Order: sequence, then structure tokens, then C-alpha cells
Amino acid sequence: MDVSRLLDQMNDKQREAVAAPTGDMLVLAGAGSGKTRVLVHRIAWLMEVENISPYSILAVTFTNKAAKEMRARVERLSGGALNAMWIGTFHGLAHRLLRLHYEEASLPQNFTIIDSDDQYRLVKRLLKAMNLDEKHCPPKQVQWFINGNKDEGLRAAHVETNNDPNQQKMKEIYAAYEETCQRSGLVDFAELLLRCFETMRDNEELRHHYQQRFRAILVDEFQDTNNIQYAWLKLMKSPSNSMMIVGDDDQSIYGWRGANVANISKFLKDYEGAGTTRLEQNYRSTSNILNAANAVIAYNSGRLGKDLWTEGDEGKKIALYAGFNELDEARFIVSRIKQFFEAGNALNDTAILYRNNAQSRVLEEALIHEGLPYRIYGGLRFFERQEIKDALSYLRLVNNVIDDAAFERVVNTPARGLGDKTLSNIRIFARENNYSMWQASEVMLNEKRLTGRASNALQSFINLVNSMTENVSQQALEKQADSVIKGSGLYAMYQAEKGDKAQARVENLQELVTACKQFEMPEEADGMTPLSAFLAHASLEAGEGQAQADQDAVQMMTIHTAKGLEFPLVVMAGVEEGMFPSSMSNEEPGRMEEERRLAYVGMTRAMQQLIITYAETRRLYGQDKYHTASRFIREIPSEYLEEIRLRSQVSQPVYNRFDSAASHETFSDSGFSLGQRVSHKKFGEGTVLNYEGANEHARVQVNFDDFGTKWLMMAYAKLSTC
Ligand SMILES: Nc1ncnc2c1ncn2[C@@H]1O[C@H](COP(=O)(O)OP(=O)(O)OP(=O)(O)O)[C@@H](O)[C@H]1O
Ligand SMILES: [Mg+2]
Repeated sequence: MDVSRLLDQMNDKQREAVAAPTGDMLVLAGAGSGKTRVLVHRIAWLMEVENISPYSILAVTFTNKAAKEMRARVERLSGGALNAMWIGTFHGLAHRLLRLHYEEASLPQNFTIIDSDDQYRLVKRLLKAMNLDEKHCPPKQVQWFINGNKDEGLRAAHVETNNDPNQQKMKEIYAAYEETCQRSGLVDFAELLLRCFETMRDNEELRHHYQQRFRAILVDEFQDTNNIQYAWLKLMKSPSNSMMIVGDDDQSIYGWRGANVANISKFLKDYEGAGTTRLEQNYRSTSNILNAANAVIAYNSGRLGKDLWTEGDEGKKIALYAGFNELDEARFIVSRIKQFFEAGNALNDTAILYRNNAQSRVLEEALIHEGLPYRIYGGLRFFERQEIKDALSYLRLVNNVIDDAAFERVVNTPARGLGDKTLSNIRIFARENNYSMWQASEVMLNEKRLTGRASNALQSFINLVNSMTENVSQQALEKQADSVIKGSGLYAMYQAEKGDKAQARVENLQELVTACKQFEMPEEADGMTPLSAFLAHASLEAGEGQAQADQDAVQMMTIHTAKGLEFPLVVMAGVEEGMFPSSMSNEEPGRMEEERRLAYVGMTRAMQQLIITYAETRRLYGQDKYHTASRFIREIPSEYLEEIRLRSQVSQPVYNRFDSAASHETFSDSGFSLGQRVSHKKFGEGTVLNYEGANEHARVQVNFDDFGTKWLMMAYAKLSTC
């Protein structure tokens, strides 16, 4: 049997781990040192050398994408399909076990999995049934409470309330929620893990069966396991099987969701015979990138300590660009990606990483503008996001009340007590009389065809849209968006919710106002109102840009989503204080160090080139905010950095150390530069935001104090400096 290929292209330490005698083992190593590669080769080794059947292997990883990739890599190495092998995420594997053993788990055979939105709705219904006010018990907070306890393995009956009335109330709701789910056969994500754990814990026969079946358990990204996941792994473990865990304490980035990096030391304590292998050579990144990342993470305390080095080339320095604003930043990023692409690289090899999903919008627009296809992972494109579609639907109604799709979407969002029955009556009446839903509603109200409650709810919706139409249609576009988002109750609805998802929705709504502010009327919009031109832009954009399934495309995602992946060119965008680290990281102990680990994860995704950008002013929540470079940039020794600066004729206010020479990219020969104050005969004074083209084709974008943002032809604009 030739197993040398399993040890090819491996250093001594890696080989040691792949070919170790069976036993428990920890591989603790920094980014790009080949942990995942070792794990994949170890699986093949166990099958071929230790004669362990694929049926007896259990491999766990963090995302479905990673699980799929891992299976493909093992199958390639061992040359055949391995259907009997269990590879999956914790949730996926727990689901599989519960389907197989629903009886032991006390679940109906056809139990239903509910996602976070379903869970939210269920909690809301429950609160109503219990006569509890959502103001005092916000549904998101209830969800947070339930899931947090489940992640710690606590049922309602186990929750300690310390006689705190608030906690007691939460506990009561949790108990009622458990009862409802059990009665209706519903299982939420946290329940998958907890129920699976309990089933294995309480059923000795079943536990023994799996302990014997799974002779080898392997876990990737172990640093992000939470307590219930670790407890479940422990149940699967017996003295006769072995467990290999690989991880990196410096890449633990899910603490905010209950992940517990201390599980690594717990593992070593729980399994005393476990050996530890440290991999220290990085094969992914150039030495400039790696040294910079090492320097940043060195600012954290309490690390398990690792030395990471590379034999790789020094490579290019990390390019650092300070955009004048977020538009300038996006334009720079896209131009660099274009250069990389034109030099013969694939777009698939480029990734733009950001801290929050809301940051994608400006980048998406810049990519579309340049005709570069892109793909967003782990999230929807901006104009397809639920809250954005809700807000746009209100704007669509303001623009045109007979828009039925918009009507249907928001007539009961936020909830105003309109039931399915009433809506279906309106639909039927509209169809029979060839009315739009809006017209049908008005007629039905006039003719008193609806019951009191439904009629009040519908009337309040009609009044709301009417008053929006009257009050806002004369305002500037971004004012219209702002009034509609607030007036509709959407903003308040998401703001009242707790949790990161709701927070992201609030940010996205604010970003929509910014999008309106930055919107420029295209030439073909002649005669259209700004609102209808913007709505056309939003729906066109929703259908544009996003790449086809296997099309070469720029990869866009949050840094969290990029964990474990690698790309030749990585751009980290929006690396500013307040954005990254996020402004909330000062509030909770340990959050700042978690943000720094996130910076480390982001930087170490880059193989050949890393570009870090930030914007000195950023329009956030409708206001221009001055930002300074992130502390993480300042933590990179300057020898690894190259600041991208071109000539400039104006000096900027000094916001940070990179501004000392204050020379933003300028457009040659025009005599103007970004950020400069200029004056126009008709529009008055403003600030230069952007430019494109050259000579007689040059266009300049100016944000006029009284007229908003406009693109002007340089040749005709006759701008003067102020
Ligand atoms: N001995 C080796 N020789 C050549 N290339 C290697 C070697 N070991 C790993 N690599 C390559 O280095 C890159 C990083 O490996 P891998 O993704 O396994 O690292 P990792 O430690 O899992 O990283 P992360 O912490 O980001 O998950 C991959 O492209 C891999 O193929
Ligand atoms: Mg990995």
C-alpha cells in the first residue's frame, strides 16, 4: 500500500500529526499553517493505514461550505465517494441524529426545524397569548434568553433567577415556549444541539452504540465550539475511540455567540493522555502579510502563544489607502481589483472583506459601475435584504399606490392586526372588480364591507400611506426615505429588537438613507421624480452585478464568513475606529481582544497581496462622521506598510497620523483635488467628492451645500476654488 502521497508536501510536524498512532490529539497552530490540511490527510491516513472504515469516522467543522470542501478533499485523496462517513457542522450532525432517533429524543417523526425568524414570530404569538407587553419583554430579548440558556445546556426548569422578577418572567416565557414547541413538534437551532446532547446523555444504549461506531472523531475550528457542543463531543468520546481537535485560540471570533476558547484547555485536562502538536510554518501568506498579522495579534494578552513564520517571499507591502470618503475608498478598491484582474488573475481570487454587511452597498455600486461581477457570501445583496425591501415598498406606495406587490408586502408590516382572512377578502374583491389592492381597500372601507377590527387596521394603513404621500413628496429624496422609514414604524420595530441581526437591519435602514443622499439622477431619468428614478435604480441594481453560479466574480463577505478561507488578493475595507473595532467593543470586557482576533483572521486570509482601506469621512446614519484609522492599522509596524498617496494641492485637516502629508489622490491637471471646497455659479459652494475620466471627458462629483451631490462635466462646470 502506498501511503506516501498522504505525507507528501508536509513538514515534519504536520507529518507527525497525520501519522501519529491513534490517540487523542490537539493541533494548536496559527492561521495558514496547514491545520485543515492535516485534518483532511489524517482522515485518509486513518482509513488506509489504521483500517478504520469511513463508517466509523465523524468529522465536524464550522460551516456547510467547509464541510462540503472537506468531504471533496478527502474523497480526492482516497479516490472514491465516501458516503458512509459523517462530515458536517454541529447543527447538521445533531439534526441527522435526531431524525434517526426521534423516538428516543421524544420528538414526532416529522418534527419541523424553525429558523430564527420563525422563532421570533412564535415568541411574539406566545407573548400575546400570555398577555405580556412586548415593550416589557421584547421578543428578541426573549429569543436571546432562550437560546443563550440552551447553549449552556439549561432548560427553563434549571434557570436560576435569584428572585429577580425580570428573570422570573423570562423563565416563565421560556417554559411556555418549550411547551409549545414540544406540542407542535418544533425544533429551533439551539434545540437541535441541546436535544441531541440530552438524548445521548440519557440513553446509555444509544450512547454506547455511537461511541463504538465512531472510532475517530475530528474537529476543525475547535476554538469556536460552545459549551453544549463540547459537552456533546464528550458524550461521543470513550476510552476506546480517539479525538483529534485542531484550532487556533487567536482566531476565536464567536465569543459573542457563546463560543468558549477555554474549551481547548478543557480538552487537555479532560483527556490527560492527549498529545499537542504545534505547527509553526505558515504556507499561505507572504512574510510581509504574516509579520504584520503577527504584530497585531501580539497586542492581545492571555494567548496560548505561537510562533508563526514563513519561508515565503517577502512579497509586496500591505497597501494602505485613506479614502477621503467611502466613495473614494470604494473607487480605489475597485481600481486595484481591476488592475489585478487585468494582470491576468481571476476575479475569484480576490476578496473584499468588511466588518458589517451594511458596508457592502457602496462597494457593490462601485463594482457595478465598473462592470465587475461579484458574489456576496453569507448574506443578501443590499437591495435584496428584507428590511430594505420593506422600506422600498413603502416608498413604492408613496410613488404609486396601486403597486400591489408593495401593498402586499407592507400592509401588515409592522404588524397592525390585519389577518390573512381580511387580506384574502381584499384580494378577491380586487380581482372581481379589476381594482388594485389599494383601490379595493378604499372601496371596501367606504362600503363598510369589513369587520370593525379589520376595518380599523386597514384604515390606519391607508391613512399612514396617504399622510406620507402628502408630507414627504416635496422633500429631498433622503428626507423622504428617512420620514418613511421612521413614519412607517419599521425603524422602531427593528430598533426595539435585540441581537446582532436586528442591529444589522437598523444599520441597513440607515444606509438606505445614505444611498438616497448619494443618488445621482442619471441622464435617462429626465422628467422622472427623484423618487421614481431611485426606485428604478434600486430594482435594476437588485438584478445586476451578482454573478451567475460559476461565473468568475469578486468575492465579498464579512470577516466572520471568511474564516478558514484564503485568497491571493484580499481587501479589508472600512478599517476605522468605530467601525472596526466596532464602537460597541469598549462596552464589554474582552470584546476589544475579540475584535483584534477578527483583524488577525481578516489579514491572514491574504496569500499574495493585502490592501487595507479606510475612509476619513463616512456618511453614517445620514450624517458625515470623521473617522480615524483603526488602532489595528497603527499596530502594524510601518516597515510592512506602503501608504498610497498621490499628489495634492490642498491640505486636509489632520485626523490621524497618516494625514501628516495630507495628500489624497488627485486628478491630474485639473487644479482640483478630492475634499477641496469649490464654488459653482448656479449651485453655490460645495466639496469635491469624486472624479472620473480625463481631459475633456473629465467629470467631477461635488456635494453642494444647498443642492446635494451632482456630477458635472469639468469642461463646462467652470468651478472656482473658494
Ligand atoms: N506542507 C505544506 N506544503 C505546501 N503547502 C501547504 C503545506 N501545508 C499547508 N499548505 C497550504 O497552505 C494553505 C493553508 O493551509 P490550511 O488552510 O490547511 O491552513 P489552516 O491552518 O487550516 O488555516 P486557518 O487557520 O486559516 O484555517 C493551503 O493552501 C494549504 O494547501
Ligand atoms: Mg483551517
